[in-house]
Amino acid sequence: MPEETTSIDYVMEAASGPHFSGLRLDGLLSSPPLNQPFVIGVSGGTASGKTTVCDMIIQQLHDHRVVLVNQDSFYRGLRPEELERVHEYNFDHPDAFDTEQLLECMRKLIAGQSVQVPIYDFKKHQRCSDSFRQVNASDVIILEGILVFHDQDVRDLMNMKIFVDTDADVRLARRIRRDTVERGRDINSVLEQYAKFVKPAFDDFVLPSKKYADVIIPRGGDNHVAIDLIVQHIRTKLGQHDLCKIYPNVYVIQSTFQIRGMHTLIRDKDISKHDFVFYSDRLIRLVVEHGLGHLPFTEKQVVTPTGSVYTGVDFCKKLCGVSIVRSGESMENALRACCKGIKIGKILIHRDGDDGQQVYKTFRTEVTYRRDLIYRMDVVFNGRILCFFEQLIYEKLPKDISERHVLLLDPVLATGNSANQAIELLIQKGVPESHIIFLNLISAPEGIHCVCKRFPSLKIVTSEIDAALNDEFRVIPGLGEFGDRYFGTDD
Ligand SMILES: Nc1nc2c(ncn2[C@@H]2O[C@H](COP(=O)(O)OP(=O)(O)OP(=O)(O)O)[C@@H](O)[C@H]2O)c(=O)[nH]1
Ligand SMILES: O=P(O)(O)OC[C@H]1O[C@H](OP(=O)(O)OP(=O)(O)O)[C@H](O)[C@@H]1O
Ligand SMILES: O=c1cc[nH]c(=O)[nH]1
Repeated sequence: MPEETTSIDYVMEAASGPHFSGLRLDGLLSSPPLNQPFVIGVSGGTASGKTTVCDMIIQQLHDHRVVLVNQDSFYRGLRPEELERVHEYNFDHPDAFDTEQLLECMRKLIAGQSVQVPIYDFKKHQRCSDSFRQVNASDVIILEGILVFHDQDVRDLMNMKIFVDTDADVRLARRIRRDTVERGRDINSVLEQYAKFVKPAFDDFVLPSKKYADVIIPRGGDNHVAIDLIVQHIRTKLGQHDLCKIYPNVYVIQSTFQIRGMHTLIRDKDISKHDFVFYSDRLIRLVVEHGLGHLPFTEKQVVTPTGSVYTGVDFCKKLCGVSIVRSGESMENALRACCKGIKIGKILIHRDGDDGQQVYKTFRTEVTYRRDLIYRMDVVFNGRILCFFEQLIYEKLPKDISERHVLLLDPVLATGNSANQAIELLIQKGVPESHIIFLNLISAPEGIHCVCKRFPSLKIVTSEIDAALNDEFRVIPGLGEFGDRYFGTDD
């Protein structure tokens, strides 16, 4: 990782952090606990464009409540003796800030309380003693400043850390212009302060804190692509957050830029079939592993080669997979790779325009089915879609399924109709609702509402929740027809 970023070609770069092994590309962007705001830290050298980056994020997140807290507001006012020798005061040292007060304000905001943030006067080097800025509780809190990554307690409050990385010459030029025009300084004092304090403190404190960043943005506010990606990521997090608040049994696997990168690939309409399958398989494996983590475990002790006892857990034995044919079959290999010898049943759902009667047939042979058996019939009433008629036409399930925990497999949850049909059948077969874990790659909010309302104790594990369904019941932004792309039956 270069200390100073000079490449103008790349958009975002993952940083390596000491608290994570390996590259931070795989590192976590933590989600806030339920009911807590999403906290973003924005750091970078003086005049790097932090304010512009924050303004752009706020502007693009216009439909969410976002507040900005500036570390500058927490500058300690100078004492009279310090004011007399202001040219010797180091405003770029961590001690120049009242970090305790900053922490207190941030903790209150995170807890949903309003706070009074001090107002700092850069010309007088003092706080305005009688006025404060009221900051209200919000969905997103952005904390911005040159040293917001310096203190570990402050860092620990953040769900996402962004470092704005701008060329040092560009920053100095901006700083000269800003301090002479806006902050009433003359050019000599600006250059003197820069050489004596600003640059050394950048090297000693700001640059070393870059390693804590999850995202590094070269060129600051000019980098629209990076800001768009960040905003999209925050939006996804906030959207998921709301649904997860409503339905506590919905689990979205922890998002990382690695996972987002794989999603970007499989959603790209121009990706090759081979790559679509490759990256879908990788994501499916992650969802399957996450889903398995929701199964019950029993305590188990083993003796290690050192003769010591290791107290661990034993996997749940009574489980099986059930795939919703055909797309769900794409998830079977991942499940088999994780659970050796697992039984996997199949359910085929036929969407039909007849009277909606459910017809169950035994699924005896090796599955042979015709793609054209599966089609949708939208029932339109007064211009509104009422429902689909769907038929379950095949099922082949383990005989003792009622004694097993079931991992239901289908990569796309759109309207939720297929899932509901399949779950209904499992329940009829005696599987307790709470023993079903539905695994999928992408879910539409409509599908989540539809399934969770009807089956509140079932668990859903997904890797991303998308924005919505379109008029044709396709997930948006989605990935098109998963089955066709995975099995190569599209055009
Ligand atoms: N001379 C002087 N400098 C100060 C004072 N208070 C803060 N500074 C300087 O203000 C800088 C912090 O603000 P910046 O990060 O440059 O401001 P910003 O507007 O957030 O920057 P960008 O948005 O990234 O352009 C530090 O480098 C300090 O040297 C002060 O009272 N006197
Ligand atoms: O939530 P829903 O609105 O029911 O939609 C989701 C279903 O749609 C897809 O299958 P599709 O009908 O495209 O068949 P395929 O698996 O054979 O491709 C997907 O695999 C789900 O089974
Ligand atoms: O968008 C959608 C909806 C249902 N099934 C898919 O494969 N994609």
